[in-house]
Amino acid sequence: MAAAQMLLELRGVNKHFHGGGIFKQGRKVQATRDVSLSLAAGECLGLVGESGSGKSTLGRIILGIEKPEAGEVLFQGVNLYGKDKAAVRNVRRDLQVVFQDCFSSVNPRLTAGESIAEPLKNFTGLSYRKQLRSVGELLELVGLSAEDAAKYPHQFSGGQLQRVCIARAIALRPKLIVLDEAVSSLDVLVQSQILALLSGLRQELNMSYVFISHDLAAVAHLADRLAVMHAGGIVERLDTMADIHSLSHPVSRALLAAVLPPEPAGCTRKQELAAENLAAAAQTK
Ligand SMILES: Nc1ncnc2c1ncn2[C@@H]1O[C@H](COP(=O)(O)OP(=O)(O)OP(=O)(O)O)[C@@H](O)[C@H]1O
Repeated sequence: MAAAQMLLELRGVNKHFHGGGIFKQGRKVQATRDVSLSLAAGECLGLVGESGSGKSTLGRIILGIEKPEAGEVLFQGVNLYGKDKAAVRNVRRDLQVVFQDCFSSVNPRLTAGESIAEPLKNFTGLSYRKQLRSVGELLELVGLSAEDAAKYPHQFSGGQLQRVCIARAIALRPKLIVLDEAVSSLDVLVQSQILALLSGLRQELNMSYVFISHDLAAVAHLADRLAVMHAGGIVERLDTMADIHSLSHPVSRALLAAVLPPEPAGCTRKQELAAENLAAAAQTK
């Protein structure tokens, strides 16, 4: 039987940068190294790794905004860096992003409503009236109220503004959202609220996520599968987050250790509890 078409497929993706330096010769940095991965419709792939391992570069490559030197990126079967520009334009609206820093990803001079309406204006033929109604519905979908449309970014808390950014990202009902450290700058309580929101929206709107994070605990809440990056390459994969404690690569172990609190000698119960919580998070999505 032929394999079903994946929503996203990366084959042998390579990207390097020149590090700069005073003589402009700079060291070559291999930001992604022969990366291949795939994602089915409705799935969430967690992409973890230490700082500088290439996660955000890979995220930009997936979004079609950072051309790799080698390899292919197929989204809904369309090569995002291929020659068929019309086909690329057609699928681009199904690909959205939410970044870590919500304050710098919105225009401070636009109201929340105007920001959320931008993709509707650019990609749909909706009348102004219908755009307004759609903005109100989107705000309610992310747990804000339609009246919040009139507020400016500085009038929201970080968590509320991240909800606005999520509303903008889902405005066109995309098939895939790249969440690049989307909860990292929020405090723990707000983080778990936004993770719950993302989890609910994913089911309601049947979306897929690539969830980029250095925080394995946050990833365990949302992801179905895991890829661990190191020095531009994928060094370990999990097909189910229930196996999170079987991670064995030193980088994976370090990321796992980072979410377990340090223990005084001879006392392991707190660590056991943290491990149980992590496993529970991976199972109760
Ligand atoms: N535009 C660029 N020019 C030069 N080097 C770059 C550029 N973008 C990324 N790099 C380098 O590529 C490597 C991977 O960076 P990337 O931002 O993808 O890592 P990351 O895993 O997302 O890190 P972080 O978690 O700190 O954001 C790093 O060494 C980085 O310095």
